[in-house]
Amino acid sequence: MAISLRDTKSVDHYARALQYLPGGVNSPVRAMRSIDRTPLFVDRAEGAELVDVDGNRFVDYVCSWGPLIHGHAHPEILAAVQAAAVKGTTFGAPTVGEVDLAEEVGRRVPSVEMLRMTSSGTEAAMSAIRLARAATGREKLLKFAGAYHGHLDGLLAEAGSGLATAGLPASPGVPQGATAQTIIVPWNDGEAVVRATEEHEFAAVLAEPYPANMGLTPPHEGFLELLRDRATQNGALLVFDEVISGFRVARGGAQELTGVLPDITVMGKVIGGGLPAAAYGGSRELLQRIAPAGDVYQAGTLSGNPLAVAAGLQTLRMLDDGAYLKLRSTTDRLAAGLREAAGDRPVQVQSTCGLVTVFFSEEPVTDYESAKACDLAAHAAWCRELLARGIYPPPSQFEAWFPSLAHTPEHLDRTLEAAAAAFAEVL
Ligand SMILES: Cc1ncc(COP(=O)(O)O)c(C=O)c1O
Ligand SMILES: NCC(=O)CCC(=O)O
Repeated sequence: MAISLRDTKSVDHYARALQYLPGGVNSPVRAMRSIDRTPLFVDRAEGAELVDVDGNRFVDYVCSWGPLIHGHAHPEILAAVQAAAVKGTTFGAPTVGEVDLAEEVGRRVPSVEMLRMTSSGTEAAMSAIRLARAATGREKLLKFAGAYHGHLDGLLAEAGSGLATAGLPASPGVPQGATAQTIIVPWNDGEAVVRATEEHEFAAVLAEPYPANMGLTPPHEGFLELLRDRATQNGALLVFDEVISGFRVARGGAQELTGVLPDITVMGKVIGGGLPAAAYGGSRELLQRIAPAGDVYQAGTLSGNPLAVAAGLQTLRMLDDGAYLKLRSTTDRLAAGLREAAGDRPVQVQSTCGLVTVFFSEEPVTDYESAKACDLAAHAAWCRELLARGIYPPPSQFEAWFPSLAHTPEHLDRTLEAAAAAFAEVL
């Protein structure tokens, strides 16, 4: 029988929020509109568990949309942030931690020798594109339908994540000229990539190597290699947006997992350990183009913020080989259990280390078209049933779950029991 959530305090806070914040939130994906309910206001969280203002406790699979690979409020990350905070929260001058973090990232991510930090993934993607355009003297971008690279003008066409969730093909307010230079092709469609790269001279071929903003749709065998070859032949730079996949699908991100190396890597989320930090990086030769070493201007008052750097460094230091073995086995158990819970219903569970999407689809989901063809109403109902049973999923078909190192076998058992009951209610 269907059960419901006690949410009177969240409902009251939401009513007040609607007066002062557009849609009551500071980022659209938080609003839960696509699963036809109002958002839950969070009071606190610890490890894999989230507690809302009404006292409901959830096993959290959003984990702030990816940064919290060690779970919420990890004691060692909190200690690192506290130790940094007492020394001052920002200086607008270099600190040693920034160099340590850049060095640590360079040790992990195969194609990154040098990087520049920003405060958000959006800024990092925007700056990576500026660098690619400066380096090639070209303007056009190749982007994949359903990919999301932040909310910069030129990349909002056919974007995933919140735009896909709201069914928005693009955003008003974006000048036509900004997207006129963006050519969009379907993900996993090699022929379309070949055609586009024969027709246009690109500054950048831009891809989430393990796209997770139309739900998780891994690259087909050989597809990333094709992107690498076509970008090189075209004279374009290959840009991997590893904001989600970075430090998650493997120690050095998707590029380590697949061996396909981009020219520029965009990083975010895990690199800031739950505080605002992101970065873009690549070869020393290329990154030397950035001011003040070179002539490509890019800056930020809070870039390389010492608190974010402390959180990011501590996060990375705890991500050793054992951590990835554990994250992989947690993810595999979760995905296998969800598959079993779904039984012979029309559901596809797609996963890779640290990422899972449950698609309400008869067929595997491989691109934006197949993601959009999912039974969104059934998915929404399933999410509501999960919430009512103490499981907090990303409230959209066009997102991935973020299992973390804080999710224990007991959390997974609770999740799978709830998932089975929720499936039984909706399909
Ligand atoms: C792949 C990808 N790139 C870029 C971004 C933008 O990052 P931010 O939200 O930090 O601006 C996101 C998520 O937001 C993302 O998932
Ligand atoms: N996959 C979605 C995101 O990562 C973005 C979160 C946000 O826009 O708040």
